[in-house]
Amino acid sequence: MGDEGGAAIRAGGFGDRLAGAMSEFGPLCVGVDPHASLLRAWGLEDDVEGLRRFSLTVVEALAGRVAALKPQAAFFERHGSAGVAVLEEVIAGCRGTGTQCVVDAKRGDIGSTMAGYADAYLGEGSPLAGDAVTLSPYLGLGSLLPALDAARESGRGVFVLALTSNPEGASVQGAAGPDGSTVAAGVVGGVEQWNRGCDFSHIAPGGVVVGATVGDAARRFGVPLADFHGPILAPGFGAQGAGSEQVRAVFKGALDRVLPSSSRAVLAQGPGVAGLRRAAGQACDQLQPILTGTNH
Ligand SMILES: O=c1ccn([C@@H]2O[C@H](COP(=O)(O)O)[C@@H](O)[C@H]2O)c(=O)[nH]1
Repeated sequence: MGDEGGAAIRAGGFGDRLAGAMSEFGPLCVGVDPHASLLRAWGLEDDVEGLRRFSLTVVEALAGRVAALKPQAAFFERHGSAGVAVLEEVIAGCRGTGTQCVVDAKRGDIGSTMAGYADAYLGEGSPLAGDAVTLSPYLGLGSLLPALDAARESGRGVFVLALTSNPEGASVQGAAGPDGSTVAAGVVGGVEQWNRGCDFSHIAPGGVVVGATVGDAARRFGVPLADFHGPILAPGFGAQGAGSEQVRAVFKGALDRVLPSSSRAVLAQGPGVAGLRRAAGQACDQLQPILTGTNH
């Protein structure tokens, strides 16, 4: 993907902030996924007040203690506009704590519409703008350029879906084009090309999503993770079955840029703030020896 027309981002953009947060708090992202079943397990109603209590408890417990929080937009949107207002409170709650807020909205559309999503999730002053947003490249990676450019302008970041943690993903993401390269490899290579136009010190602002559950698919599909300079969001750690050994195997050669993400496995240890902190701390302790230091 070309870099034409974009102003260079200042160092200290999203990737560098994330690198700082990972070094301060450890390499873990905790997902804020207020499933109806979790609200009930916490003794809350499945309504906006329950959603608010749940989400703000997670923020109170973990903001300023983990590298990133990742609110899952779906579970806020299912409560309508009042639920989206709670998502805005979660994003505001992360601000200024050092914890990076990744809004997991998986947006993607034709370029002209992408500009609207970019304003919402990456625009300065937007209540829905965290530090980064997840994007879907199904309409072509080039269609995401308005969001990438907005991220560069505002010092924010993106995570583009490349090789997702669900078993159904591989049938699309492992498909090969006429030159033999796979969709997943093209996404990672395209985001890397965009990163080359950005100014950064440690980690570039353009990230990708590669599930911790994908086994040897990254290698089989020729996904160039070792040459990628952005952050790699790795859902699937915890409830979807991946542990630290899977993280080590999948991301060999890129371990210093991997941000494993766990939602239900941590959230199930609520509603107490202490239980949430303990669960996040234990997950971090498992990952720390693998993800910090040299790439094995
Ligand atoms: O490939 C992907 C991309 C995103 N997700 C999201 O991450 C969390 C996972 O939750 P767990 O409870 O830890 O399984 C959820 O919000 C997904 O939408 C993903 O799982 N895989």
